[in-house]
Amino acid sequence: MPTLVLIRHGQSAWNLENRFTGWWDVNLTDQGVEEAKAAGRLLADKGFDFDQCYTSLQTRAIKTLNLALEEMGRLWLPVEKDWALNERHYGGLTGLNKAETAKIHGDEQVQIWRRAFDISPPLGEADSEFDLSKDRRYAGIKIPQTESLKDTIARVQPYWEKKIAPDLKDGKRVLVSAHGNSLRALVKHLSGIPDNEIVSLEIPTGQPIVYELTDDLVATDRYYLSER
Ligand SMILES: O=C(O)[C@@H](CO)OP(=O)(O)O
Repeated sequence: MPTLVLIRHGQSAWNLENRFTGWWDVNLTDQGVEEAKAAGRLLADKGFDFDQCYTSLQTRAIKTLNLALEEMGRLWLPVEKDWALNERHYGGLTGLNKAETAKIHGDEQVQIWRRAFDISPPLGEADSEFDLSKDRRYAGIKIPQTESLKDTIARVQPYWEKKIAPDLKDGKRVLVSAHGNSLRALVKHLSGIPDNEIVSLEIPTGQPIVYELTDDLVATDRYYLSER
């Protein structure tokens, strides 16, 4: 049976400050570091092991992966980093406080921006302090200006088909460390969650999610490792 585990990064500085983060690169908090280490210990205690890891180009997911792997004695495992697993881009909301934004635009509008399937957040200003066009890690990549979950799926799913699914079919055990919305995109695809139901799916930080898959990668179960 193929082994696939997904983990959202541990608590980040902007999770703590309640700010829209998206592609902005923020670090883990002390709590986030502990969450990542605990995830690694839980995986090891439950007998999980991996052959290939995937993560985004963002520090919070990379560090979560490394901390978990260190706890497992598996820092040497191969890791592929790709922007396709980055958080969804929050456009002009990047950096804003979520509660303050709700005071201005209303809770309903903020919830639409955060969770609607195909509505993108507003575009940012051209001279925004959160512009990433000069960030070397994205050289040669057409950086999105804003992304809905649908847009995020449009980059996560091809990456799944091209990279992760073939590894699983080859018998490799795979660990993916990514973000709330890039993982919502993957879970939507793997679990066949309809557009109107994905709105209510939340993924907590630092909690390994185990997928049970048939050899054809059809999901038969999905659960939080801490609950079994
Ligand atoms: O700010 C973000 O990038 C994400 C994840 O922290 O937030 P949200 O839960 O609003 O999608």
